[in-house]
Amino acid sequence: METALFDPAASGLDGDSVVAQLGALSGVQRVPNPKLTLLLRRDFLDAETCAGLVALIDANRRPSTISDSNGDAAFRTSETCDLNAAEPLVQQVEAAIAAATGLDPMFGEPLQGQRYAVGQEFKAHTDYFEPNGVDFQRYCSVAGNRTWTVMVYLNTPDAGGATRFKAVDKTVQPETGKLVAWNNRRADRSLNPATIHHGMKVRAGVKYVITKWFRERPWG
Ligand SMILES: O=C(O)CCC(=O)C(=O)O
Ligand SMILES: [Fe+2]
Repeated sequence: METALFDPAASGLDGDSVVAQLGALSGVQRVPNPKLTLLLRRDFLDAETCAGLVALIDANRRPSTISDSNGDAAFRTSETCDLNAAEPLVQQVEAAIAAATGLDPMFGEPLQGQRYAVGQEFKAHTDYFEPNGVDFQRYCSVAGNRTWTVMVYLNTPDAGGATRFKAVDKTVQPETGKLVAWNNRRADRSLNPATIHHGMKVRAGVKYVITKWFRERPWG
């Protein structure tokens, strides 16, 4: 496999290595479940950094998109911001994620922001691309499929907006600065359907997150 050419600790294919690195950071909790590797860290980003990212997202957002559309126009109703990698704040956050996880930015997609208004959601999905899906070649031919997802909530919505991992019955509540990271693979590196998750409807207020996805091979 081509993937053998790249350091699996740096791409996230070696999930144990990421767990060892991130788990060593103070305050990191691992959700105890054999089916899914999911870690949480409160206050990963401070409120000022989160507010700065929210301002960047508000200044430059577009309707979110999905791959392998199932015809449900309401499947993902949020807005997305492609954060500018030249922004010092974006660089600082990228560096913090890399330092915490050991994941090399070379394997990372550009950092994105997501914004959900009242009633908006991202229905249950997995972050990896379906190898048999119509969009697989388009999204995965260069960098391969996704390995880890690193997400940070930038605010605490007034109501709703939790992230629900239904296969393991775990719901993560959004809180300003809280990091949530999971391995989209099992220990044998196969894609893990137990990562299915739902960005639930915001009931009051607005919800902002950043998402960083890593790939098995270098990005772009
Ligand atoms: O907003 C959330 O809670 C989840 C977002 C998500 O799953 C994604 O962007 O892939
Ligand atoms: Fe997702």
